[in-house]
Amino acid sequence: MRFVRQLDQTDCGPACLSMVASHYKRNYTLGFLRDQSYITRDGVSVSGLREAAGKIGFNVITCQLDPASLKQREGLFPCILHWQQNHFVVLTGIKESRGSKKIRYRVADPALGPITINDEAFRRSWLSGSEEGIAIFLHLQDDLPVVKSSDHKEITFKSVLHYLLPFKRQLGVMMLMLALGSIINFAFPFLMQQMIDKGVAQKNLDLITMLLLAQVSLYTGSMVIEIIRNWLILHIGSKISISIISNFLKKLLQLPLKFFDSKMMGDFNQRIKDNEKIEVFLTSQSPVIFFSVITFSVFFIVLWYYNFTILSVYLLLTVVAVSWTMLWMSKRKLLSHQRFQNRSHNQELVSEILNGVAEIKLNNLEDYKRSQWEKIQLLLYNINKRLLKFDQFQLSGFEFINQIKNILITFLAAYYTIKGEITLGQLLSISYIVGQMNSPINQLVLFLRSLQDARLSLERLNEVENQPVEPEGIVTNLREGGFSLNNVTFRYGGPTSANALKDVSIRIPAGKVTAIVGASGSGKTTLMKLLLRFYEPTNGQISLNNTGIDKISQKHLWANCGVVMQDGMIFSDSIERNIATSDEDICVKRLQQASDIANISSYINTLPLKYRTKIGVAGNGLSGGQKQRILIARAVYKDPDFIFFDEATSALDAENEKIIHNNLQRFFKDKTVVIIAHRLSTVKHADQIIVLKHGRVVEQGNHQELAGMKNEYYNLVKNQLELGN
Ligand SMILES: Nc1ncnc2c1ncn2[C@@H]1O[C@H](COP(=O)(O)OP(=O)(O)OP(=O)(O)O)[C@@H](O)[C@H]1O
Repeated sequence: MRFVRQLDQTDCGPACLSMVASHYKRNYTLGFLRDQSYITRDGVSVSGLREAAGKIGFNVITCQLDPASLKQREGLFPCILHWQQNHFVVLTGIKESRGSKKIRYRVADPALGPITINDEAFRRSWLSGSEEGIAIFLHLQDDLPVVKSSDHKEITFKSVLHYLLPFKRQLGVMMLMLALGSIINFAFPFLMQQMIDKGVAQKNLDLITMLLLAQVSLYTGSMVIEIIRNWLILHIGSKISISIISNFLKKLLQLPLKFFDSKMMGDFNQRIKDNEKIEVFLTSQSPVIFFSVITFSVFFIVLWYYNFTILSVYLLLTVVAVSWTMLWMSKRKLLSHQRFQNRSHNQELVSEILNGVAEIKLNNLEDYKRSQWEKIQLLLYNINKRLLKFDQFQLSGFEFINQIKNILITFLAAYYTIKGEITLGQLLSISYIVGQMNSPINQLVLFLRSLQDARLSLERLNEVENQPVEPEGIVTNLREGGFSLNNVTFRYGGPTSANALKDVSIRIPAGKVTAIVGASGSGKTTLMKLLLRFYEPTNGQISLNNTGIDKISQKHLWANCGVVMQDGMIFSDSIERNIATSDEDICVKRLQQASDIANISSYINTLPLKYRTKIGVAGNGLSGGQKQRILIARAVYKDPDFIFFDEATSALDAENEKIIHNNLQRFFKDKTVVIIAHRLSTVKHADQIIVLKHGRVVEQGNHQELAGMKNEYYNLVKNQLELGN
């Protein structure tokens, strides 16, 4: 079975499935399995995992078992276990020692790696306090055709190397600097040998002075080279880092909104930070290793020329030292991965605490949230401790072997000098050469570590890079025709999850106002999001002006829509920039008109900087109603063909609402408008009202017709829409 690491906090289910599939010689990418298992921000549910496994050809049996019964089913391993009630792992085997009868479980934890744990730890995690735990057994159905994993393009280092292309000139200079540095290095041993053998032996003080002066100028030269090189690294590194992150953000913003439903923001933040490792690898480690190899090879030949035995001892011990370092690489990899996961979790929690300060204080959650944060810090501390331990073992062991090597070589060189096989000058140059040859080996170890870090970062980047972007779609006339929905059903999760909308067949006429009403959770927002192409319907079709909405360019559609969502976002920018988001050059007349319609201009004019006033992230410094009015002004400024308002005036007082409502009536003329509202005043004048109940359309008509029916709408109006008596 191939071990598959989870890339994000929510990935454990698909990673387990991928591991079990690999046991049956079927390879599926995490991304593919993620799509099949209806992942959400909470990860994958047991039923989502079952569905995904079923789709790729496995018979799935989910059981609740006690540890003894689990052991009896050993023939069906590897199986997936529900772990600590919020995670999945793969159980690959159970071992019972003959003497002590102690049981040990072999578990592949996608977050930690393959581990072996004792009975107590296993029960604690699997049973989580109850008698039985959940186990998912998978059995491959031979007769089913192999389901192909979708195309998965690997980002290789080659494809990342193109980031270096724009810096050809600077890189050339850097290489030249490194080459000069290497040449200077080669000169030292020969200078030293000449100084001892010719200068000291022949008591030639002039020669010694000359050689030492030559050394001083060479040292100065190498110092200058180092300074220039560091500046170049900083320059190229920062530019590359900007391009990598900018490309990452560009790709991220092209992805469908659905992708973000299953992602934690911390994972993205951490990815952006992680990009640094690729930059370090490209700018610092790669060019250096290139010259290290050259330096090493040249000194290798020189040492061979001096003494072959010394070279052989040197090589043997170097191989031992490098092998020692490699031994720790895989352990380091797992820990770096765990650190990534915990750091993203940490980021997520910190931003939750900072964004939800008021809510946390009001609900006395301070201690709970702080202790949650402390727990993550403890985990991070433990991981860092283990990483440091491994690093110390890795590097100290390497250093130790190196020192032994130096001592042994000094001894051998002294021995050959005493025997008269080499001169004193040669002895000194050999010591110098060995010292110099250590540096490329150190560079190699650093290079390998940097390569490993960069590889992990690439793997995570690759995950985003491999996501299919929204297809281009066609650009067509959207104004006429209106929307028509044909038997539309929609579920947020897999087939076993509840329908948010069921068999909805309606028309939303162009140039008219359609209001959607219904109790909370009846599917109003979902319906609006489907019209806006946030999601694809699970079944049925939605068309706009007789063209399937999935064929229309999303960019084109959104450019024609003015949308105010319940959780509309105010950016940390000036008021004018928050209203005129769609224009680079703001049209002052339209800005004022939009603010007038949204009845916010008088407030803006009381501010010292008026439209230039800066407002905080999420609209700090504005009241709920003011935020809503700015959002309305934003939609109006855009002057689109389609308007979608989801509770756009819910935070406004009756008077303000009335004014805005009247202003909007003129603005709505000839536009296709969809409004979700709980207030009768907003809904009453709509050309068409659609009543939703449990995701189904139960009534449809205008206010008079529906009120006259004295059914759902009537009751809703009486109880919810403030009709009163
Ligand atoms: N992102 C989501 N993932 C899973 N389920 C969701 C998601 N968003 C909404 N739902 C579910 O879909 C159903 C319909 O939700 P929707 O937000 O459309 O209701 P609504 O009528 O707009 O409610 P409200 O008036 O309270 O805003 C609800 O049962 C809700 O729990």
